[in-house]
Amino acid sequence: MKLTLENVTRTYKGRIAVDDITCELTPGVYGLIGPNGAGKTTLMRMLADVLKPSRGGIAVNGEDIRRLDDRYRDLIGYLPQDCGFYSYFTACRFLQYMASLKGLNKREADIRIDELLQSVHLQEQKHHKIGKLSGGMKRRLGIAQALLNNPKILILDEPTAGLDPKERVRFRNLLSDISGERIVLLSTHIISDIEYIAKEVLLLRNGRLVKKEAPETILQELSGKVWHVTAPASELPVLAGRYIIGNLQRRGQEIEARVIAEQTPPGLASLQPPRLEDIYLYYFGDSPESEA
Ligand SMILES: Nc1ncnc2c1ncn2[C@@H]1O[C@H](COP(=O)(O)OP(=O)(O)OP(=O)(O)O)[C@@H](O)[C@H]1O
Repeated sequence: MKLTLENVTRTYKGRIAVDDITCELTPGVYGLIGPNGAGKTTLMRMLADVLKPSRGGIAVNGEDIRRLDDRYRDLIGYLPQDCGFYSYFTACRFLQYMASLKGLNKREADIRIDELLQSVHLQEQKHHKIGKLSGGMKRRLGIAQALLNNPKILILDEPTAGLDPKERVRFRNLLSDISGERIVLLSTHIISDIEYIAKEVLLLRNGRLVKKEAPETILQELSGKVWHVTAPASELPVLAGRYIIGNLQRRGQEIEARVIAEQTPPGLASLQPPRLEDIYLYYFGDSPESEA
């Protein structure tokens, strides 16, 4: 299966939100990263066919998704950023309702719902009202909903927002298990969500796709540029003025910092193996959220 984006562009009242994206996605996990307002949600909504591109098109195996229509919807699972649940439904009733919208018959839906509630660790909440679930539980219910029709293309907009570290690990494992022959595109602000599972990382800035590479390839770019620096605290303004500074800790009169620099920075500097978090810093000049 191949999902092709050709010159995909979306404007809102003349302002560009997604800018001329052309790329190809094949089975595997893709991590979509970018600062707030970069266009991630807009891009995902177009891929989920709930928003029309202003220009350009999206095709599956060469056929435009607009022409595929319902056949495309059968192929996709989508977790929106904001799920808009019916709070008076129970978790089970909600999934039954979504399953009927997706055309599953009652028998196959009931089996699938039990499997999925187990996968997202919500069996105990099966008959709880959604309004009474925690934010993380609702997110997990949203993930289950996206998987109901066993989709070949899975689009997940910040699936791990609000999940605690244990659930985040479970989610990563679930994704590794199910990714197989599917195209999975997930957006996140938490780099560790995709560090070990992404086949490729897509970096989005101001609506433009600035990078689409395997994590190892992106990391190579930073090889020899990431440093651990210990320096007098008084040097900090100079360091911050000249280099990109990541994690920073004060230790009495000294600072310890992760620094991205082409040449050896001043102070006591030792080279470090680059991590994906450094990439975020390098491209967006800011630290990503760290795992809660
Ligand atoms: N419905 C809308 N009407 C007008 N402008 C919009 C609309 N939706 C998004 N935008 C604008 O489009 C741009 C991209 O927004 P989008 O929500 O796609 O970014 P994002 O990368 O998902 O951000 P975040 O990380 O904050 O979720 C932003 O400038 C945003 O203000």
